[in-house]
Amino acid sequence: MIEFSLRKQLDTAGGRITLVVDSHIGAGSFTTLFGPSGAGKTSVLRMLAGLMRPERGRIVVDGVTWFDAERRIDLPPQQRAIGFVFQDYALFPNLTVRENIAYAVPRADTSWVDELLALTGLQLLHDRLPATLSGGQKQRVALARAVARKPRLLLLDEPLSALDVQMRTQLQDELASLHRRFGLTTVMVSHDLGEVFKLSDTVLRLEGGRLAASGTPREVFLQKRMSGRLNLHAQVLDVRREDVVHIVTLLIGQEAIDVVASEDEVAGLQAGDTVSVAARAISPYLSRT
Ligand SMILES: Nc1ncnc2c1ncn2[C@@H]1O[C@H](COP(=O)(O)OP(=O)(O)OP(=O)(O)O)[C@@H](O)[C@H]1O
Repeated sequence: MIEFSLRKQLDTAGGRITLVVDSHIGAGSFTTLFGPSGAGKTSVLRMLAGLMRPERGRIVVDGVTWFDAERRIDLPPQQRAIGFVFQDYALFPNLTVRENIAYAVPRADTSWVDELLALTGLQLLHDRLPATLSGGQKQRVALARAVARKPRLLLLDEPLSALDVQMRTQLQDELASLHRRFGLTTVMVSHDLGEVFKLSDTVLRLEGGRLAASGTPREVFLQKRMSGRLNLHAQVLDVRREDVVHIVTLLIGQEAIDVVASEDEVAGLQAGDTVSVAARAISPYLSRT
């Protein structure tokens, strides 16, 4: 369990704001920080990592205080048992794939490096330099390096946003499986609602440095009723069967809604498809675009 209370003045394009975020993250959970640009998502991640100092507040991880402004406790990043993956990979350019990963492994444990190479599908690339890798391969190296010390907290700052859709989908699956396999507690910044629904069990939605909402993706993003401002086009986030009906979760603008759909409407429909939505008097129906 990670409990944190963070206060920090941020200088934004629109003036100075105070970031005020109090929350907790369950051990083993996959939490996404979501919100508009400048909301303070990266700042929260950096404060958890010890790369940015809050003016006031506390961070307590499994009963160990990482930061406490009043008691003047501020563990440096290397004592916080974190793995951090950035959008731009941040690999050592002059080290091979194996050396980049081994750098993070205590006492040059070769068999553990081999296992990490295997887990991330990098065995055949082990002696390559980062400059010769694709974006997805580089990010796999960064992920392997970040989990090498079995961190208490894996922090991911938009790790997949530079990748194309196919590579992104593949790495989302690999990320989910690493998270489960190592029982990690993961906090990720993402702008991609499809990714949020796919990966996270908890969302912290930030706006202007404040926690605007928190809960499961459904609790945070689903509307309780149909909006009167429906866009015509929607992205399918999820298709599932509940009892005798099909439920399709749709992203419309910045809001997600559940609609009941017929067998014909969902035939072949999958996450990532786009559909058009029309509202009848009471029940909505879907058609492909
Ligand atoms: N050390 C700092 N001191 C004061 N203000 C800062 C500091 N670092 C960042 N900021 C400002 O805080 C605001 C929030 O930045 P942050 O990177 O946390 O936002 P974000 O929600 O991650 O945005 P984005 O989605 O664009 O990455 C920005 O306006 C930024 O300029």
